[in-house]
Amino acid sequence: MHSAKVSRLALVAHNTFPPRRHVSPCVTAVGGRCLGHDGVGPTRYAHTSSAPTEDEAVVIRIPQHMQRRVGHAKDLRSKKRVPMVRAGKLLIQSKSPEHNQSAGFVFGKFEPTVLSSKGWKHKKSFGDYFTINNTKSVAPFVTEQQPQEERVTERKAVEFGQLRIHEELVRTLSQANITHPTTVQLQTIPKVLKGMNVLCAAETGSGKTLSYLLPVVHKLQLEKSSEDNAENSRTLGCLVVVPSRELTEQIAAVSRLLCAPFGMLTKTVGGGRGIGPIKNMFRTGPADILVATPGALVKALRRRCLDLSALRFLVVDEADTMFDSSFSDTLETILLQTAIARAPSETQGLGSKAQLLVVGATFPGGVGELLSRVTDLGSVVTVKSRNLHLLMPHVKQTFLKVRGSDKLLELQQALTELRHVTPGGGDRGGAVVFCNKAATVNWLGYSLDELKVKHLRLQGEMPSVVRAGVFRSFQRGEADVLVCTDIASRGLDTSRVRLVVNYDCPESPTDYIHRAGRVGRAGGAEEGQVLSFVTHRWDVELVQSIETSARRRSVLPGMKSSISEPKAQGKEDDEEEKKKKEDDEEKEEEKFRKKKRRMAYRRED
Ligand SMILES: Nc1ncnc2c1ncn2[C@@H]1O[C@H](COP(=O)(O)OP(=O)(O)OP(=O)(O)O)[C@@H](O)[C@H]1O
Repeated sequence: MHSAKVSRLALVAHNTFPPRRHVSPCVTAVGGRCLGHDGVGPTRYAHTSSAPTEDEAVVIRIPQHMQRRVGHAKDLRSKKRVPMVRAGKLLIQSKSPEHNQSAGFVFGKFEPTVLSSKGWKHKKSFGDYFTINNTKSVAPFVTEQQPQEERVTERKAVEFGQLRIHEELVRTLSQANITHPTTVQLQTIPKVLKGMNVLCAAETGSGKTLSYLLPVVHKLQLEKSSEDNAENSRTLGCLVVVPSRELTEQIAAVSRLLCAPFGMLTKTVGGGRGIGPIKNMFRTGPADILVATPGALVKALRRRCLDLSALRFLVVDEADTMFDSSFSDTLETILLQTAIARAPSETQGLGSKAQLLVVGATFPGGVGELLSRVTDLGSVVTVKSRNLHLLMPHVKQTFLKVRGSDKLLELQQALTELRHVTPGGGDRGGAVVFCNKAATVNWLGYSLDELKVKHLRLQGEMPSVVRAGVFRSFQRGEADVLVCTDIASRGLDTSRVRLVVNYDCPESPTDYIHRAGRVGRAGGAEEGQVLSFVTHRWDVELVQSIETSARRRSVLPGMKSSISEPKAQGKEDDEEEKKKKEDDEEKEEEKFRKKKRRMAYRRED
């Protein structure tokens, strides 16, 4: 069979190209495709029985294994990729259907990831889009109301009453319709009650505030009611440090609710209004719980308005912002004025020290280094949620490649659609529109005014008098749209929000996680969604990493949720220092390169 085939081939070749006296031995045609040159490949096996005469056909024999190899390569090329769509729900829905991916499809470890956003750096990709569909209807950190098919365990959900916290606290929570702890609360509350230093890393909106406030209030009221302390005047028991004034008000509101049954006092102190109001606040005496921004707190400490020596709890919330370079020096000043316990036993009895609780959805590098100066890192237990740094499976996330000039129109359409989803009465739900700069917030605000879209604006460059109360007005529903910068992306509870729009693409996966986390929160509006506009070529890398994480169900790149060990002493210290310096230099270089690339793109645009 094989010889016949080869002979036929040779005959065809013979008929098509009549034999010449000097047939070049180095080129052999099979099916019109060149196979080899210079004696390598098929020509090495070429066999001519004798020097061809004019009447003889040139017979070239090709070994079977070589034919099989050629056939296999052809097959591979022509074979279509394994279909990514199977029966059931789609995880990725793309403008090009061949990029769709089913929720049940899994990529092999070494298989390249197919991306809808692959060609998004090209001008022709404007108008392209893809959606990461929600595969769960309820947030995974909510322990009750999980549909039967999405349940991880068949065990009955634990109630707050089973966590050994004061029954008044359980009652207060149930009045607010909060009966079952979320997964992070289940893990964190017992550890704080035991007196441990805790680093709590859990998804946005998973109820981290209650996970530290509940055990703190429980323990403070126990101490207050004990006979030893009955005669004592009020002392500051817990200090919560957060990055923004809006957040101080929000956390203080929850704290006041929990403290009310025990007659405990919560106060806030924020910056932006000079030293006068800060002094006035402390003149009226200490609080049991103080929620403060770091800048205002350091001012108060310098003027000896408060004393941290008797502190029982120090909470650092929104750790990624608090430990980054903009706040880390101020935070260090605060930490160094506090005596932090190095073991649970040090939190009890006379001369007891403060428990340290560090809370966040993401952690920057350097947390361990700073903490190692005030406590033994070995004493810090880490609570990490299962879905940390994964894209939220209960929130639909759409990416749209759109020209800068079309973004306003797209935004208007998205806001109109949101209004139509819940026609008639009830809370329509809100939308948060994120911009990267304060100037864009202002410009977009004026444009929305022209389009008669009622909205509120929040950005860091606003005068504090104007800024005060903006977020509360939005929470109360005075407007359905909040146009803001990233200052609203950290910690603010936006339970009524149904839509997050990234008008400007976020600059890092961390920013994306925090912005997207304004929807799909515990006890919040159902069916939240995120819409991101992708305009610039430098945005595409982030989009591709998000798409890869979604398709592979892997964590987003560059996210940290643990603290590194304290630095070694002596020589090792020097070596580590050197390595760190090198790493830092490398990072700086990379940053510089990125900036250059971005500038280049800008010029090209
Ligand atoms: N166990 C619970 N059951 C129902 N709702 C809850 C529960 N715990 C907290 N919540 C609600 O969930 C919302 C989000 O809580 P919280 O602001 O503490 O989240 P977070 O994890 O701190 O979010 P972020 O990372 O954005 O700071 C709040 O409205 C809160 O009232």
